[in-house]
Amino acid sequence: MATLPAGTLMARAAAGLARRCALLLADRGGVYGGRVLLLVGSGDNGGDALFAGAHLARRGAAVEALLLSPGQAHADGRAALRAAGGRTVDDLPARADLVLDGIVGIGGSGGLREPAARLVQRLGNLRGRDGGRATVVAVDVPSGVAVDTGHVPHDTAGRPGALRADVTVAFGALKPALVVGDAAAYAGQVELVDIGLGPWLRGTPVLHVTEFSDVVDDWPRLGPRSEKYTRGVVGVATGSATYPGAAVLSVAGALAGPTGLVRYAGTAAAEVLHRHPSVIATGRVADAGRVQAWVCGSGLGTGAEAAAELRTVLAAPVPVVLDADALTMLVDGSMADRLRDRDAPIVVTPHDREYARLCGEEPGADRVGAALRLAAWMNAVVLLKGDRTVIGTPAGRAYVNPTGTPVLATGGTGDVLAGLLGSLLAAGLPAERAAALAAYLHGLAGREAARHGPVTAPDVAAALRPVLAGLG
Ligand SMILES: NC(=O)C1=CN([C@@H]2O[C@H](COP(=O)(O)OP(=O)(O)OC[C@H]3O[C@@H](n4cnc5c(N)ncnc54)[C@H](O)[C@@H]3O)[C@@H](O)[C@H]2O)[C@@H](O)CC1
Repeated sequence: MATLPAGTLMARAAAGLARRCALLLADRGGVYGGRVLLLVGSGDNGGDALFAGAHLARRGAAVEALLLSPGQAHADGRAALRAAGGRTVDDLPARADLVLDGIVGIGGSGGLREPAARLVQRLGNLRGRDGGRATVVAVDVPSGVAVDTGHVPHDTAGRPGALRADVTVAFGALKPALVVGDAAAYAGQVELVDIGLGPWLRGTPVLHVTEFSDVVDDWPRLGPRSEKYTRGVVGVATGSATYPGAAVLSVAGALAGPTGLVRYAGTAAAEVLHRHPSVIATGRVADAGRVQAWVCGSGLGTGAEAAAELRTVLAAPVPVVLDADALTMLVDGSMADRLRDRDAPIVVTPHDREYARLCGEEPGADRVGAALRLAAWMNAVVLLKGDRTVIGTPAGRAYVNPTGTPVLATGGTGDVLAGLLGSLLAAGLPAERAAALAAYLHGLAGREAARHGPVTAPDVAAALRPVLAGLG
């Protein structure tokens, strides 16, 4: 950064922000004559808003700045706005098409304070030229959210201490709050402006957001020499006479994956074969034959027979996915020796209640931290399910999945995910990549299924095929 003149990054950020704001104004009657309100705090985030406001004022917008700490607002930014014809105001104006939130950015802590908190609650009343609600654009991050965790603080009356934006224009890199935790919903549509940080972004980011190109790059492809055993064989030890559906669904997920063969071991073999005749089924894990990865848990039960099956799975020198009942059976520590002695990777896929049972506490507001803590403790890859599923590794890497959708919050979709994940492991993907890909594709399948109406778990399994066809 030492080679850049002072203010260069802010100038780039403000120019990118102004470009995006101009497009939003164009949708609402044009930049010229548009009314823009800047909410300006005491730091550089407010400076970005002031310089962007100056750009818009030069293009004919009526720009007003409400300075929350007038003595501390960015001096050069104020001067630029004044020179461009903008002015300051003491309270919310009667009208605004666009509001820029420059109250606090990455330097903020502890939620919005007064007077900003009260002001933000009144933004919903602001109307634009077209009579519609003013569009709220957050500068870099929505003010008030915990930038590193995505936590949204609330005041003592239970009101959120953060601003809710329609669009967030982020500079240089996505911050965790834009993709994970409750804050992700406060960010609205997130857009990234490249301000040329590339050469200075050293080291590994704390959080990877899985992208479509990652999935395209990592998905195992068929070649002329592919045959069913070289593509990998996945074993599925799920379901029971009581819960045959769990077996059918996890096998459906596994069949959609890249492996050449699915073996099923359990007491729902008849139902599995009836629904999926290509599967090789047997009653017990010990009789299943060779596999390159196991999926174990959902619908298995937690009795002595289920525990014996889980022990057999854990004794196999291959990667395993542990889900649902398998996680419950880990809680009392009786499998600790089997877990400790394993060299091959383990992926656990808890939802919040399973996480709490395993850890003794809820994941809490910092879901990335929660996934990483459990991963380190169990020496396993942790796929913590949620609206934004988070994956943590024992080595301290974290991934967040951006494709989640509430339609997946229905019984059995986790079984489909576990099956797909097992297939990716059996095909040879490293555990964290397999988890990231499975979560991403599972989310896309949920969205695809929702296009055709209310979603059930079999719909998600079926929708994996068109989604995978889209990988090319
Ligand atoms: N760091 C960089 O390389 C760049 C930073 N830029 C901008 O600079 C921002 C960071 O600027 P700053 O470090 O000055 O920090 P901020 O502007 O985010 O906030 C710091 C100020 O806000 C006050 N504050 C903290 N928490 C508050 C709260 N809860 N309520 C009210 N006031 C609070 C602090 O006392 C301090 O005066 C980024 O978010 C981005 O918008 C951009 O200009 C581009 C380049």
